[in-house]
Amino acid sequence: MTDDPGDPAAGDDADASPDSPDAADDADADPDSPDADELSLDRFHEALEAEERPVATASEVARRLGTTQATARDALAALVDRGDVDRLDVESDPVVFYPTDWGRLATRERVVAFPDRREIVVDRPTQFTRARLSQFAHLVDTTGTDPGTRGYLYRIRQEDVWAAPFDDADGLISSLRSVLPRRFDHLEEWIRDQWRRAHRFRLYTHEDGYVVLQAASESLMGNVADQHLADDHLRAPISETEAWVNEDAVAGVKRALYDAGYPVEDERDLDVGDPVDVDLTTDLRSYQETWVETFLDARSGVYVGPPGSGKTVAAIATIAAVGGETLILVPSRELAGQWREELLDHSTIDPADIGLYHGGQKEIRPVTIATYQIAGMDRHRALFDSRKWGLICFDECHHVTAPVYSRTAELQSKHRLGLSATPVRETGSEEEIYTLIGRPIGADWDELFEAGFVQEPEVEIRYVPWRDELAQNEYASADGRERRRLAAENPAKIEEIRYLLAAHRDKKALVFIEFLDQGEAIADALGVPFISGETPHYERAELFRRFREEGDEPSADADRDDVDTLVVSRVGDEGIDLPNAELAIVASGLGGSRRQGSQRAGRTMRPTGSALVYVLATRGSSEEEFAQRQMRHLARKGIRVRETNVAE
Ligand SMILES: Nc1ncnc2c1ncn2[C@@H]1O[C@H](COP(=O)(O)OP(=O)(O)OP(=O)(O)O)[C@@H](O)[C@H]1O
Repeated sequence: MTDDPGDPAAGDDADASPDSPDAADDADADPDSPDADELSLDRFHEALEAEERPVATASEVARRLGTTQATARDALAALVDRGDVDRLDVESDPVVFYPTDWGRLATRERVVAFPDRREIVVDRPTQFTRARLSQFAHLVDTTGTDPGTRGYLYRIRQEDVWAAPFDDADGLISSLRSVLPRRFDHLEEWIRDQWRRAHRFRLYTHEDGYVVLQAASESLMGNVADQHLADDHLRAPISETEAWVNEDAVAGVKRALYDAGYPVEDERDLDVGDPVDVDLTTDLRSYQETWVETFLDARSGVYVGPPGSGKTVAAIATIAAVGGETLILVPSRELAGQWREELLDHSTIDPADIGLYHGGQKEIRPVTIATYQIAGMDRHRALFDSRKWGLICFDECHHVTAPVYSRTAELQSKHRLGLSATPVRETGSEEEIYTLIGRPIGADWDELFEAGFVQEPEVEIRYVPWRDELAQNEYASADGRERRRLAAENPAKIEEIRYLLAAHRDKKALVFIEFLDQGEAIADALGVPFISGETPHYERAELFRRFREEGDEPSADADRDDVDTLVVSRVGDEGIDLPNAELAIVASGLGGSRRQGSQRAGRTMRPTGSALVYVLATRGSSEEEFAQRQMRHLARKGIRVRETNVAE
């Protein structure tokens, strides 16, 4: 539809319609329908769908049903009475309503589509639905912690369609229809349009050896390519739809057309260099096999999986399968050494075939492991030019820096593989990764945790009630910073900390607080040291030393001077290195940034030991929301978050 090359921004327009008013078109709300007194649950669902929100106010429902607000309110009240709908009073906002069974434990899957936003919300999705959705949409968020009741929010972006693993748009559309409750014509049209865009340009190798850019039509070549490519990208036209690409401009061409909304299919013939004889000696897990197969089909891609999920082993399998010369790029010299060990552990590679290329050692071998730093330097250009790489592997690929990007982008390599533990879309360099390496290939993180392939760090939010009405009233009548302080210092938290420490008697624990008074109160109540900005440096260092000291039973021996629990204020928060902390209790500080939230949690989540993080949030205060937001962020990183209500 918007294939019109005269309007290269057409795709962007299509993309810029999240708030378009035609949302109402998707509502089947019929203004001539009987009274809204008879509002059925189904009609309420339709109103929600039309609103594109999971909850709605009475006036929104009224608008959708074409009645007055009072009538809608009464009708909603009737649904509430029947138990079909729940209401939620949000402080200072109008009351919102949502279907009761959304909050209830049930086994039924429910898929709700918000076509204009191109979002799909699925409650309790089946594995089938999740597998289907992951082909053409990406997971934005999950709510709840129990996989059986969890809600999933998916969004379909341009690049999801561009990278969807189907032979044609029909395949993609039929997969979409298999999960959605009904057809959405607009959405399907948009998907078809995106699909077409991704199949308009291709690069191939001419029989005389040079690279050709081919457009699907003369006008595409004339308008899109001419407008978006730089003068030095193309050498000469070959025909109305084809042009000879400058040898060192291939990456530039791909990038420019991607930016213009026309990703290029790369069908060049590329060499794999000399054969490398490597066999894998470890049996792959089935998800690793899928990764490798998917990669080999596409010849490019990024394995995305949580730390320890076996990306390196899958990469070694890929090296063996490609069987050509391989360049592995890593962020540090230590990692280069580790890679060498892993190659030797998991394959039959001859140690003489592995070369390390970094500040200390400069060997180029059939399998060469180099640091990104060296790879970005001009004077090491020989590293790249001396071989015909069959495979380039970018470990921790979100570390790829601009100079490396431009250097390696020019490199001819038949296969490009990235490895990342950070979902690619969170790296901020998604486009680079996509154009330089390829699309994400990943397993369902939940499944990896559930199957026990990956050790699961645990974060638990504990909602702590107010100790009494007095405290609660004080909070209600305060405002601003004072309010936040009262929620932070909720005295009931002290008992909760005492309980948690007792429950994990044998663990080294850190308690993080934001306000000094609270730190002192907790330290006093528990009889443990408190480290704040006022603690002299030597004293601080000494306490940290004693905390690091290990004993088999830390609290059993009164003669030893090791410390098992420390209360730490924000100063102690960044840059302290206490690798033996096994338990972290975040007692306050929830107003902080998202970064801080992950840092606190991250501190105890070392590869060794199973650290637990508890976040205490005062129930019914703004801490509740903060905790949820921060934890959602962690959850998206594959960290399992649990929520518990502390009994009053
Ligand atoms: N198929 C397999 N069979 C047995 N062990 C495996 C397999 N795959 C991976 N492992 C083991 O699991 C551990 C983690 O694997 P690997 O180093 O490949 O993970 P990773 O995802 O690269 O981790 P990180 O992100 O921390 O680098 C290693 O000890 C590895 O030997």
